[in-house]
Amino acid sequence: MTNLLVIDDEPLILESIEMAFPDHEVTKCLTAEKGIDAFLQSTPDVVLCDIRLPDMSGMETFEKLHRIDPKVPIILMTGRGTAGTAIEAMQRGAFEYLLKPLDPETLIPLIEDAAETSRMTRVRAVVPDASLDEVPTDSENDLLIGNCPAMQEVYRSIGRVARQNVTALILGESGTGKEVIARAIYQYSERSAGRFLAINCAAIPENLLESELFGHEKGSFTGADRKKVGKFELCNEGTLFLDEIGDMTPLMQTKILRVLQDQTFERVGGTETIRTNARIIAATNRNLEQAIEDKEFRSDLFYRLNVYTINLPPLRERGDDIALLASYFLKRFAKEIDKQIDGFAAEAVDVISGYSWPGNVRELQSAMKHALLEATGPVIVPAYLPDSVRECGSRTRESLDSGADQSLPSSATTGLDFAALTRKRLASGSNDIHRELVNIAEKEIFAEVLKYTDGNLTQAAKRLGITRTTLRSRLESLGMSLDKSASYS
Ligand SMILES: Nc1ncnc2c1ncn2[C@@H]1O[C@H](COP(=O)(O)OP(=O)(O)OP(=O)(O)O)[C@@H](O)[C@H]1O
Repeated sequence: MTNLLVIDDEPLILESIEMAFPDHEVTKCLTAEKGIDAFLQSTPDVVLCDIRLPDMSGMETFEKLHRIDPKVPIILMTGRGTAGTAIEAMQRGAFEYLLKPLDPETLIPLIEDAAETSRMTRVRAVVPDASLDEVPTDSENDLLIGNCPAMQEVYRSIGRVARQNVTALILGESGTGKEVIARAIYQYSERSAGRFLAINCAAIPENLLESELFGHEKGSFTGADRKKVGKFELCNEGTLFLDEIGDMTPLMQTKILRVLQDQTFERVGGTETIRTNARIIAATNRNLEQAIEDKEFRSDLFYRLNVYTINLPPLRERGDDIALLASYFLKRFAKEIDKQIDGFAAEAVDVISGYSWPGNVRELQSAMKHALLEATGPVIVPAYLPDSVRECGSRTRESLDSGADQSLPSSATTGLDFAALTRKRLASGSNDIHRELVNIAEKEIFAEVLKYTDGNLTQAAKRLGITRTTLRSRLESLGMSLDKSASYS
């Protein structure tokens, strides 16, 4: 649950913000002094602070709070007359400013974004300590689990790249842990006390992405009713995580290339050249070399990004780590909901190890949550696992046991003959078989789930065990309709 600290001398504003966030814990303070006390007593995830307070100026309050813990995002609320002060506060580390009267359509996504930034900055991504026999189920941090050679190489890479001030590129399928690795690089770096901001380049339309990254001047386009400071400017001396970089439009690719080449840019509609030395960590699940061949990604940008690359293996290639991760998540979630669980039956371990985990670690996490909620006894048996895992996992296991060479589920489970499709693509000379076939499978999965949820993306994302943002961006890149009325049959 997000802890929100709101400081404003108008009781009505405090009440209305509390009402807008029924799922958050909201601490309301009428003065700066009370707000600072509350902040010291229990660090909130996000602060919303009025710029005019009776006992202290908003700027002074902001600076005091920022000095206590610079990692807590602080959003300033201001009238038009004091917007200049709020912009100055942003340049000194405030997260954003909002013009009063507050509009819930702006306020709610902004608080969600700030809470997510707060989590990414403050929850530590910890590389495992090889000397420990038992993995601690430490819920304060995100421990990186896995001992397979490819993951050991990932840990070595984090160690090598974190302290060098270079661009890092993280490659891996969806759900393999790219974001958590980006956080580890930041947290083990010399910039760890500074800012870490993230942006999903696939989830935002081009013009919005441009002003999110570079900022804009007031009046530079319809709707630009105030000046905006972009993430490159805010992240000067900090770290900027550009997620899904492979899905950026050609214009954005050109703009990012320029920042990487000479660390300068202009705000949208502005003439002033701004310098930034933000460290870039980029990630994508696309095959960038193929995208270059298809003329969808600039090769010069790829070479700039590819200074230090970390390849995250898909979960199905991590051998015993699958069972290790399953056991870790099971223990961790059982502790969170206070449920007594002893572990897995041997048959369940077989099913888990035999499944291909197309959604990778994220899918495994949600399967373990599912199993835990279904469990009526202390041992996890196959019946508690999600149907998709149980059916595909046990078939693959059976065929492996019978000696058949089968790393993908067969047509019996998917309705498509992937073996035949693979042979066809091999014969055609394709060098992008993995992406082509995964796309086919994904299309079928999404179509089925969306049919089931009547086109509702939020419910579909929930059932798929992925975020709504990821689902939207995957549907877009697969050319599938986002229209609720579309027929998925
Ligand atoms: N090795 C690991 N050990 C423990 N948890 C992990 C590991 N890798 C990933 N996770 C967890 O799995 C979930 C998905 O990881 P993450 O969001 O980093 O994936 P991603 O590759 O960025 O996904 P996407 O491409 O969809 O954005 C997160 O909750 C993350 O903490």
